[in-house]
Amino acid sequence: MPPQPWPAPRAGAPLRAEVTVPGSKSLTNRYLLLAALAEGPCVVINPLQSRDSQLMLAALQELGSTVEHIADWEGTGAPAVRITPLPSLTQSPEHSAGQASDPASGQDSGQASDQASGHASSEAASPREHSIDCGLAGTVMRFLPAVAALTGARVRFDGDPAARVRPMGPVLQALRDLGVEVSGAGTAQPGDVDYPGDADHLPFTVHARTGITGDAVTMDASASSQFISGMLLTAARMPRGLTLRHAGASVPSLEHVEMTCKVLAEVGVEVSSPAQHTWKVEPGAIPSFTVRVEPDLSNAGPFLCAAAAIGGEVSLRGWPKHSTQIGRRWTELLPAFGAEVLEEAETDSTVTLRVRGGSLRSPGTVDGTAELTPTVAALAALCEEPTRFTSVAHLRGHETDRIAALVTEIRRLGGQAEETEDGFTVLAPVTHGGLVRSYADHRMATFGAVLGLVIDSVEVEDIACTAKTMPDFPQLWAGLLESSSAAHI
Ligand SMILES: O=C(O)C1=C[C@@H](OP(=O)(O)O)[C@@H](O)[C@H](O)C1
Ligand SMILES: C=C(OP(=O)(O)O)C(=O)O
Repeated sequence: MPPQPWPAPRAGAPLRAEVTVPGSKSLTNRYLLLAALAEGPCVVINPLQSRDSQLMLAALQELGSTVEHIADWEGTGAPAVRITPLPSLTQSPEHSAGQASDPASGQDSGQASDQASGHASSEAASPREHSIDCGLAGTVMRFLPAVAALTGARVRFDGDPAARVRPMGPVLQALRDLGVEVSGAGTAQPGDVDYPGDADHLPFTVHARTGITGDAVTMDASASSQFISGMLLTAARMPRGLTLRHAGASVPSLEHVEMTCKVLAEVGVEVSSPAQHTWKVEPGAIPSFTVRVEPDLSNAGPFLCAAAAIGGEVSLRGWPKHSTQIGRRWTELLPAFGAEVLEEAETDSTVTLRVRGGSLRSPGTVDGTAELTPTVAALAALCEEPTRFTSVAHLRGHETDRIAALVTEIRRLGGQAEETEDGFTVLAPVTHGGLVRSYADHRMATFGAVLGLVIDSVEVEDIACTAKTMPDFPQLWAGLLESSSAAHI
């Protein structure tokens, strides 16, 4: 029996709460991946602990990294994770020729050693085989194929049914262009539900029999910025580095590519952008590093929007003064919807962000809101005036087709909305409660939670899907309301 829908709590009065959100998904999964490519063990402090980061850790372990969870990093109270690099990349060819061990089976294999120099030996008698579950995580399915290619092993990727329709083609073609064998289909049958039946979606198998032989690729990343990030993150460990050029319509969510470049530079990788839409990563070792993950500013969104939607004040400590996260845009988006945003000095690098609800109003148009869109759409669906969402066509390839999902769910609750060429328009606000469907999409579930603060009797299907990036969402949301009611006593 499917679990009961989650009754979204209705706020009876203006909010007054201080919230803390877990670490950033995008930063956590970048640091975890880079730790596996580094010269020695690395420590990631305050990592996100959610389905997407667990899938990343499990995949790196499958490829041979070890992972140690630390409950309290050096008495700071912060959790951390220590990762050892992939053995197939750290063994020197001289040392390990013919004796590299298979991390999965404990069997010997001669392949990994040669791969350290980017040239795998010809196929060993029994090539190592690995299997990676991507779940529904874009950062796993788009970032790890290039890592898999570095190991020289045969690595099969698959994921949730909804993951099998997410675009993958440009990453797989880029790997093919660099000399890597990529085969599609795996064990899925054309008759399977959601099986697209080609070699450009999950499931697929990556096998770099002769290593990565190229050093330049051109790809169309208009369907996802993750295609670019996925190649750049691994590029320093490719034999000659990588020059990557985007050719096509605009790159969505360029902020995430900036984040990739900033993170690479932070851990000592030489990365530049010699021309517009071109990035160059120099080959080289990645020194061991210790980093701290910022709070997830996208996941802060529903909590901050709660104040804008119902009134009162929600504050969030530890807001980074400078961040590459797209969620930094809340400081402009929330005032555009009528809320007041105040920054209070905290430390050299952080402020306390206070959001005070004013009178909710639409800015008319919001552009390129990328992964923030479902949360912004909840505010838009509570405004009397229409809101146009532009430059978000690529949301059709997110956890679900978010354009179709948002339009459908807004209409289901009595609002008016329509799809447009590059996004959608919310024409009239929701008028009544009902069941909000999640489509296995964490941000559709939190979209329903924001609406439920204001509208009676909203229920959210499959609230558990918020575990993708925020396993404690229901508790954190309840805490938002409990501390607010305590403040009113
Ligand atoms: O690199 C990343 O960490 C992400 C990039 C973006 O992907 P798209 O460019 O596909 O939107 C974003 O939506 C996703 O949530 C995370
Ligand atoms: C698009 C998202 O996720 P993913 O990393 O799976 O692409 C998201 O979190 O909104």
